[in-house]
Amino acid sequence: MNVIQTNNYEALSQRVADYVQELVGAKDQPVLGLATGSTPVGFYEYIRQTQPDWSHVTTFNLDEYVGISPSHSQSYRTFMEKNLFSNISVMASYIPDGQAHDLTAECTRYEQLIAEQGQIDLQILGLGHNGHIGFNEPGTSFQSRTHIVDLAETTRQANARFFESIDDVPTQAITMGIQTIMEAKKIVLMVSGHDKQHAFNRLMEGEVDEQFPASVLHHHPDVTVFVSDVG
Ligand SMILES: O=P(O)(O)OC[C@H]1O[C@](O)(CO)[C@@H](O)[C@@H]1O
Repeated sequence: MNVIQTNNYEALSQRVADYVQELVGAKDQPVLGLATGSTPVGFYEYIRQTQPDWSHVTTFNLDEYVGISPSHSQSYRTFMEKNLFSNISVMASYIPDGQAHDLTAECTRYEQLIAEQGQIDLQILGLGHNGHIGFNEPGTSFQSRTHIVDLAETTRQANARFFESIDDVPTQAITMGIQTIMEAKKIVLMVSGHDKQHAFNRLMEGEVDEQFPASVLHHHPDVTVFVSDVG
């Protein structure tokens, strides 16, 4: 696990954008795994500003809420449109369908879509306060593939700031599984802010435990952690 400390959030966002762009520029048909949440917002902003050619890029998002429409203001489809796709054209972008009639079939379909691409070249992750990656909450099997999750109450509270009230925060999501994430060739984990200090320190302790999902990354051969402002 390679850890890169940066001076501030802006520097972190630029470093990640440069890292991603280097890979995108070097491959014929790169496949990126993308994340939502507040941490990657600056990275997307930097990509929008620099306007790289991503017309050969295929993207897969980690997760989507269950039960809200793609056009809902807080859906992850809306997040991605606002932060990236409205300004940057990609070859194809995939996000789980949280309104699918058969959610289990949707999870299978999403895994098949990824498999058809061969492999995700680079997966971007944020870090939840409880160590979640994607929406894989503590206790999720390291063997898990794309699945439906009941969101932890703490996660719903953390995300309530984006909704009118906590009651509006969905209780479930579809997320890539931990095994799905671990099959990416490269992984970038972005960690920023004092509120992530505890989670970051726990990750750095190095103990691998299903009760702290991000710890599985110690078993991946190519992880870069970009960090700012956790001290
Ligand atoms: O970047 P944030 O907003 O701190 O969120 C961290 C993680 O939590 C989630 O937003 C889910 O709650 C993930 O999508 C993200 O990676």
